[in-house]
Amino acid sequence: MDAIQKVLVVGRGAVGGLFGTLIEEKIGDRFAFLCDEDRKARYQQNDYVVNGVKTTVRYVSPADAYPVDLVLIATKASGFADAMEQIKPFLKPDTILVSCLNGIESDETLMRAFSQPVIRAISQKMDARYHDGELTYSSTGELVIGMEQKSQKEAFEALVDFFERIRFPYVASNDIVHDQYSKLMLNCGINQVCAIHRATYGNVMWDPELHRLFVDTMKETRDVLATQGVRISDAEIESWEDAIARLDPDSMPSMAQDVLAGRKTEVDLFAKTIMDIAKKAGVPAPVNTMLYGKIKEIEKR
Ligand SMILES: NC(=O)C1=CN([C@@H]2O[C@H](COP(=O)(O)OP(=O)(O)OC[C@H]3O[C@@H](n4cnc5c(N)ncnc54)[C@H](OP(=O)(O)O)[C@@H]3O)[C@@H](O)[C@H]2O)C=CC1
Ligand SMILES: CC(C)(CO)C(=O)C(=O)O
Repeated sequence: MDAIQKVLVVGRGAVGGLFGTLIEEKIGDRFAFLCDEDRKARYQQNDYVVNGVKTTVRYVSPADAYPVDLVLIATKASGFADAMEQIKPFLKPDTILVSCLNGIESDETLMRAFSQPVIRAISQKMDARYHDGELTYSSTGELVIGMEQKSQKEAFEALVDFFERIRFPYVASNDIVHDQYSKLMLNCGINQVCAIHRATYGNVMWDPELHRLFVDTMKETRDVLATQGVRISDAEIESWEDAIARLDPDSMPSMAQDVLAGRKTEVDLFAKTIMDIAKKAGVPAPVNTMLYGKIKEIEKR
């Protein structure tokens, strides 16, 4: 496998914009955001501002196809199917595919749909907000990547080599599948609680009731995941609490941003996944069920 040179990111929102512009700073025109023609025209006509600085980046659509070495998909769940179509003309047999989406489904969806190497990943610990062409963040967070099977070794090493070369904020996980479940537990807690209360990270850390609901949701999620053999420790729950306490207290998770913008949320990736696992295992999941109901109500308004 050749060293990674050409990179695409699909989705120029909070996560894609953050990771994409970090990569662009280091590799310039070998980087581009991939999007459909409508978005390309819209993005090219309007300013893109990252942390207050007007930023120029390259946009490509499927009509501009050329072979690339790495694709990061960073749309919401609702844009994922379109993103999978859009990347097809850019793929060669060893193009590495990475999903930055939350939840545990998108990597498997990619693995089923493509013969190219898929490296599991988690986007975490950032406090990015994206609205109307403007991206702000105080913490870049990191992309956690992991090798699930030995057959992924070459692709994983190529990715590590690239991230080292460009000093990208990444972490190599020893158990990426476990870590994805642990992140799912965090998202069930922080994203859903902030979404129903339109709350910031600061609100959840300082309001005892919201904080209790955040922790209770994580604990219930942990108990449901235990039925699948996933063992999440109290220390992991505490370290997620610490991670949230370190974010900008005025920022909020992606799902709360969706609620404020009147967009469909990713609740199916979070509470619905846990409710389905609980149902199959014959265990209760009242907190996730309550949160699911409230978020679906909000989506109807
Ligand atoms: N926000 C965060 O801090 C974190 C988010 N995540 C996860 O990362 C994923 C992305 O979230 P986030 O960045 O917040 O989402 P955003 O809504 O901020 O960004 C998604 C972007 O995808 C773009 N998009 C949608 N469909 C397409 C398409 N077909 N082609 C090109 N672009 C497309 C949208 O464009 P447009 O705006 O033009 O419609 C939008 O800007 C989610 O799964 C989320 O749960 C994970 C960790 C942290
Ligand atoms: C961890 C957190 C809450 C922010 O980095 C996230 O995953 C999200 O906003 O979806």
